[in-house]
Amino acid sequence: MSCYQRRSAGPGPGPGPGPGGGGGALGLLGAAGGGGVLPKGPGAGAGEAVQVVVRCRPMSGKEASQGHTQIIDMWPQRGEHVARRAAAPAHSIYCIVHITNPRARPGRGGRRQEARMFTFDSVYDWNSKQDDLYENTVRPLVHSVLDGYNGTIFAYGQTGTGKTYTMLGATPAHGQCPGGGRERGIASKCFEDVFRHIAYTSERTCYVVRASYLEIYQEETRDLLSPDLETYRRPLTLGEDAARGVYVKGLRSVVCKNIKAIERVMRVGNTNRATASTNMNEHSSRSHAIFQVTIEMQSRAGAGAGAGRRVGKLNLVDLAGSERQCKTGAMGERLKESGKINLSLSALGNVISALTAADVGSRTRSRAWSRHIPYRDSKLTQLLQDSLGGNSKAIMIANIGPASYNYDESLMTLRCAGLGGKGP
Ligand SMILES: Nc1ncnc2c1ncn2[C@@H]1O[C@H](COP(=O)(O)OP(=O)(O)OP(=O)(O)O)[C@@H](O)[C@H]1O
Repeated sequence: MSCYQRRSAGPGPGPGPGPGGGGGALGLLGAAGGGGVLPKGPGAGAGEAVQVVVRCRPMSGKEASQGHTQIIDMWPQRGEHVARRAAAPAHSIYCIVHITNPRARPGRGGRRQEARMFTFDSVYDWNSKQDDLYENTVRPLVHSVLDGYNGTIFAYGQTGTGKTYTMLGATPAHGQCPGGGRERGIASKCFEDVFRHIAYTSERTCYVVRASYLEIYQEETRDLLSPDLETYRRPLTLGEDAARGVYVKGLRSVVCKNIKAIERVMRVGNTNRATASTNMNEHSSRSHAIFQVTIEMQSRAGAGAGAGRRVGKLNLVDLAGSERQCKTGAMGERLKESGKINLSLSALGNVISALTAADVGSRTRSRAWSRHIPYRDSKLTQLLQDSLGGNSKAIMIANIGPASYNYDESLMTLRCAGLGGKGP
């Protein structure tokens, strides 16, 4: 598996956001400057701890009928684009996303302004299946959790781009659990992998799997497994101790013995999840939802001696929509809500950028790079502190839509997630 590395490929320019660049809500490009990698994760190749992949959903029937054009092109096979054009060695080239500005006019800025190219380790186009994403990108992270490390999968992007679809599957309406069938989301596939592994290895190892489901809404933490609305409305506070690190006081945790049990927990949480409508999507999610799976493993051989105990944690994070406030028509309470969403998304971006810079510094042995990681700037980053950096691994799935009316948001998502460059 390859790593989060910002580098130019083929016809693109060198590092930097390029014309009109600059980070959006996540701002992954912002603080760190040129190319870099995050700390090495378990079982990973050199320099990989946060891997950023892009997924573009298909054009919807409504978008097509309204006459919106497709502005995204993708080359999911490494090097395909450049190899076709310049006979470059395919292995040296990263996957490419190409976005065309529907407002560009010939003569104003010329062809170079019309299209921009971004490079990533993996990209998944509208034909991609959940299985492709799971097998090629997610599975190694789940296996590192089963080795006792922490792993986090983020679904990021504008509302309506497929974050919930990617996480939960083809039944994205909130309150529904990932069902069976081929288009189950990656959450369900993770659970399946975990319990399959447990079944294969339970002769040698004892396991306890616990699940919690929490939501961060306007910087307040709520338990999505609360028994009633009143309890759910009561925000929970964060605590910190040496044994647990940062934790949510009073958060429910359910022991799950099989895949049905863990999916039931997710279903309960989904029905409780706060949703609010915006002008862009009736079921717009305005909160960050974190499904936490903690796996305690104890080797049967070492049980008496207290040896051979490991704990791995998997966080599945469905981030709130990253859209611009003016387009959603946010006013009043909704505007305040959007401000807090942007705050936590930019805090997440700053943490990732700082980790990137710190890692670059440690590789170059420059003392100036031993820097502060701003985990405490938001509840989201505080809570995920033990799963970002160090030996942990993370995957950021940046979701975009293909239609012309979403150009600004898609461009922002791509800029936040990778290296911007001019079109060839
Ligand atoms: N890869 C895909 N293939 C087919 N349909 C998709 C895909 N991704 C998303 N969709 C469809 O696009 C629509 C929007 O997806 P979804 O609800 O997952 O967006 P979202 O980003 O989670 O939005 P919100 O932030 O409002 O929750 C849904 O109808 C979903 O079924």
